[in-house]
Amino acid sequence: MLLVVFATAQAGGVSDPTPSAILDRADAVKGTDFATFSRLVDQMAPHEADLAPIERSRLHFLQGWRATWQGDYDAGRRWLSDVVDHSTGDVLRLRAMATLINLLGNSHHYEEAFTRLTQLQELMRSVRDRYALFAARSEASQLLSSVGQFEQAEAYAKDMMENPPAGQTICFGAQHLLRARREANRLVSIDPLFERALQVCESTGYQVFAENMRADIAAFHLAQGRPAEAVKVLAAHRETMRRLDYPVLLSEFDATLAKAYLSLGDLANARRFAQSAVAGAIPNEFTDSRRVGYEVLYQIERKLGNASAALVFHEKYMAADKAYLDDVSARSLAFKMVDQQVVARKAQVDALSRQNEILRLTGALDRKEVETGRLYIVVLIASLAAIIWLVLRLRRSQLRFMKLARRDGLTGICNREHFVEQAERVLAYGARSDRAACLILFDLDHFKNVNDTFGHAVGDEVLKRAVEVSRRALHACDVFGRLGGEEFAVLLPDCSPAQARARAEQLRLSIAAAAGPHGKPAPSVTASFGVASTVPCGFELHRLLVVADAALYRAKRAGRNCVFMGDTGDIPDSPYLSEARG
Ligand SMILES: Nc1nc2c(ncn2[C@@H]2O[C@H](COP(=O)(O)OP(=O)(O)OP(=O)(O)O)[C@@H](O)[C@H]2O)c(=O)[nH]1
Repeated sequence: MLLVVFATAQAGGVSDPTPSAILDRADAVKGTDFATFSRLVDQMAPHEADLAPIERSRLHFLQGWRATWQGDYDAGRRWLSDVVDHSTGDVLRLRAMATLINLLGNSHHYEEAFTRLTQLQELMRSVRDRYALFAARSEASQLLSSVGQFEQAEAYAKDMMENPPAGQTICFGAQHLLRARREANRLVSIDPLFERALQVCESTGYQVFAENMRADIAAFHLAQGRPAEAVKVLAAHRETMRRLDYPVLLSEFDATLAKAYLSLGDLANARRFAQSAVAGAIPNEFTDSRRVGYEVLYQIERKLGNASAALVFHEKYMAADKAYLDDVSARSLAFKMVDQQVVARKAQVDALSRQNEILRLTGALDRKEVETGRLYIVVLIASLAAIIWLVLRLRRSQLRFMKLARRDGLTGICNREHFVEQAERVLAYGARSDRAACLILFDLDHFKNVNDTFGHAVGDEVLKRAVEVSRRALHACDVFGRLGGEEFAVLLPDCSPAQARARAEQLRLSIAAAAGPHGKPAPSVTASFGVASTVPCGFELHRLLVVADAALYRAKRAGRNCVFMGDTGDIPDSPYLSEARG
């Protein structure tokens, strides 16, 4: 997330040495002149004890802002939480909350980030300061976008564009709007609005934001099957981006460039940018750029037939992918958890007010001395029922969101992360009991044409239908998952290679013969299949995936709509391979 950097217009004069004027000045220059800002904060810090409470809070906010900017998250969190929890000024609290949310998101403290977001949204209702609201909307939009709450994220971005404070433009809001739309798959074309926002960002000196928008525009072209366009957007600005010294964004640029060059068949450039994306990703943090970088490096080695190097990169890709997905699901789990806590708190308040009402009635009846004993029983039963109802409701929603975190949102089958978990469990059992298992990978053919010809919504229906017919052809013990896009995997326990081939054929025929829902006409689609067996490959999932993927690649090259078995040549450390290479 980019920390929102913007300066207030109402800067104080340097000639006025009052603490309030120094704080004003520090606040005004913090986004444009970090050295002066830092010096002013250091100048004020020794006098903290002499400051009025509100000025002390302002100093803490600026110290927290500085620590956040410098990546000192522990210190930043302390300063900012102090302002949020103890300051008496609502505008300052809102600004501190916005910065704190940014820090919590960056440092992966997602549950606290969403708890603070709930507070922020509440406080936004009573604050009128446009500058503080602008910062709050910016953070809310980014955080909500990161957990797929795109409608709310868009609404905040639009508010930013419509109500910028003095000195601000559509630049920031447009940037958030673009990202939310792209990630929600709701971008149809690059609206002239975004082109205009790009120019505004550049002409007002916010180059980083302009480049951030370019990263999204390029990713959009790539997703739409226009890799050359993606290269055109990024290559011309890569040098500017490098000079801006913003490694996270540079790594994002490089990951997209690597993917685009791979699609264009330019393996040398694909490798160069993939290596740069991996090198530029934040150390010890699993970002999307690292994941994409390793995936591209793996694809390159696979295309070149370097099985051992492909295996090395595949392992790294799998580790980066898992860690990335862990982070994504930690984020959405935290969101759902906080959401659930809000619902639970509301339910508790409801239950309490119901109990109060009962007690009030009880009191009234007591005074009238009417059948008090019987009423007490009713009161007790009602309270108990309310509590049981509350517990059941919480339990049900807890189970529901745990299930949701494991399912693919579109098709309802295992998502990639859950598939890997389940498949590894089944393979471990197979290894212990010495029972062969097989992995089928399949990928819909020319699926991009379906999207391009009939639209994304029909594409989604086709995906759902393919899953539905495949499901009917599977056994209860098979593990079925969507690995991403239009690629699926099935792990067949207790299954020989010949049986797996027959099962893959059966899946192929079912998909090719599938009609639309209730027999409605729908675009016909086929799929290509790659099969790997534990008999030659062993029971490690990533090795089975590499072998099945190589077979699937051959199936695509052989004209699609067919099944290929992984052979010994696909096994990275197979003796056959070294013999074949000679
Ligand atoms: N409708 C829809 N499309 C998706 C989804 N996920 C990925 N896609 C699209 O799937 C397409 C995959 O295209 P390619 O990777 O070029 O593959 P292809 O067109 O199937 O071609 P081959 O695999 O070579 O046969 C892209 O256009 C993606 O935008 C999704 O959830 N829904």
